[in-house]
Amino acid sequence: MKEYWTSLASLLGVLAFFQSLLQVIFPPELRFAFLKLFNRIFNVFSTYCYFDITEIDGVNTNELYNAVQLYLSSSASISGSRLSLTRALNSSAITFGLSNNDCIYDSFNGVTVLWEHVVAPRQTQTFSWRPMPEEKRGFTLRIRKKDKSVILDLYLDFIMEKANDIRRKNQDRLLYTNSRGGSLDSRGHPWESVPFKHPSTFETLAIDPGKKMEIMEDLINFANGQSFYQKTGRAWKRGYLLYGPPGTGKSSMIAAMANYLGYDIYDLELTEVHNNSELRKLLMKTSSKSIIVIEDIDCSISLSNRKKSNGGSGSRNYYVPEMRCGGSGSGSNCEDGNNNSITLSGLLNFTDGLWSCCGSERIFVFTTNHIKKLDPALLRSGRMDMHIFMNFCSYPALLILLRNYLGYEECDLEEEILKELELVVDKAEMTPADISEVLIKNKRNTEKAVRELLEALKIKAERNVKNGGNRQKKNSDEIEDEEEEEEEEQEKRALESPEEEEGSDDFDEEDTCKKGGIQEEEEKIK
Ligand SMILES: Nc1ncnc2c1ncn2[C@@H]1O[C@H](COP(=O)(O)OP(=O)(O)OP(=O)(O)O)[C@@H](O)[C@H]1O
Ligand SMILES: [Mg+2]
Repeated sequence: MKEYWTSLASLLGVLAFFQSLLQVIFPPELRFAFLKLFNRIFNVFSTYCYFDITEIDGVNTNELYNAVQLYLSSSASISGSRLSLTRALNSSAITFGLSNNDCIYDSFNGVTVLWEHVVAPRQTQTFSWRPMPEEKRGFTLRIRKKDKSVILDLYLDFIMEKANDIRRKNQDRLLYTNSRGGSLDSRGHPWESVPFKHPSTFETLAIDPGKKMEIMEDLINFANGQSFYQKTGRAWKRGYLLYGPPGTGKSSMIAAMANYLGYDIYDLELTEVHNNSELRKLLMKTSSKSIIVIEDIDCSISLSNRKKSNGGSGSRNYYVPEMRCGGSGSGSNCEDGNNNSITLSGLLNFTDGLWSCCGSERIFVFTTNHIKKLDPALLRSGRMDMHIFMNFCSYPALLILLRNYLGYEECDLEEEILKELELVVDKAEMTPADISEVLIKNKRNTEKAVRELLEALKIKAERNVKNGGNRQKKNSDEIEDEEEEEEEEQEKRALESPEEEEGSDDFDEEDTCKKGGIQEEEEKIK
């Protein structure tokens, strides 16, 4: 044993001697050059090449680093033995990550690569305006040299895309609002956001199943239509107009759309926007995969060439009639001449102008209780591609509400009651909101709930028959007013753009789902 220690000590002595000799022969500059040379020779003969992706790129966060971390989290969760766990802000999901200085193999298009998560303490604290993390983190990607040209670009694109998907899935969606007016937050953002938790889905939405399927298909075609939109040279966006009486589920439909596609919602409050350029800035700050909503568009802005532009329905009227330029959408090129108002042309630009394409995969949804008050230019295909009439509660919709609120399937109810409900529900012209109220009131006593609902429907139906149909108008004055307005509007439109009058969007209740040109073109192309 003693001999062993003696020989080890002499070996160490020899090593120390050679090291000091090297230091004498090679001064530090020479040593660095020698190491570089050695590295080069090693690289020439190595079959691999290495790519470093550092967390901080200069002073900015490297997006690719975050993307790789997320991407690897999907494979690490299955195969890693030591993992780090994180939960991001606004996220309800936990993501797995590679531990410090751990490696993981991944394969793409049949090529195997190695990822190493390199973490080292940061040595010299360089001057920076913002505090830097204490550790220097990065990923090193090792690829065979022969595979580099084949997969590198594709692989990195794939990682970015996959990371975006994971981020969207993990992150709770957000509901944005511009209620702060035009003021910006500390990051220069005009939108405020809260987590979006609305429980409405297409399953809970009480509308006719056929219409529901049609809308869902349209949404999915849109979300999967990137190549179609690229091929046809169209901006990847789609507009939906939801119209119908209050309480028929327009807002619930928007929430269901967002939940179905996993999109964020931007709830645009037009009364808080002061002019067209502010509107454009808001648009520029929206992200892709989002729904931009303007609720009750007829109330928040005066959008047709009506006399009452300064009239007092209680809402702000921004639109100055003399400044309107054509109703067919050519308005997008017009000057409003007034910097302190939103004009129709500003709104048309917002939905359909060049600026509307500054992001992709965006849906515009407008809601209104009075479709006839809207300018046809706003409703044309390409702006509002699909017009969805949200009607009073029909029999199939009623069955959905009974299932939602009372847990009743169709077969759970007596045939006689079903027949009575079916007979009376259309005549009653009650909204799903009204019916929900009756059901909520008695949700603990389901039989009583059905009885009371039937009673309420019968009373309403009888009243409607007596009144000759409930058109949701409160008194005859209101009806006359609206008719007058309508006539004036039509006259003006006819004078301004005679061709447009022919295809005027005068939707009645049969006009449940009007598809725009996009879908027809999609079908042709398919
Ligand atoms: N079609 C529907 N399916 C399920 N629930 C509905 C439906 N319509 C209305 N409701 C219920 O009624 C309430 C009001 O609905 P919602 O706010 O969606 O109506 P709306 O059409 O947007 O009304 P408004 O025109 O006044 O904005 C919702 O909380 C929802 O629970
Ligand atoms: Mg609403």
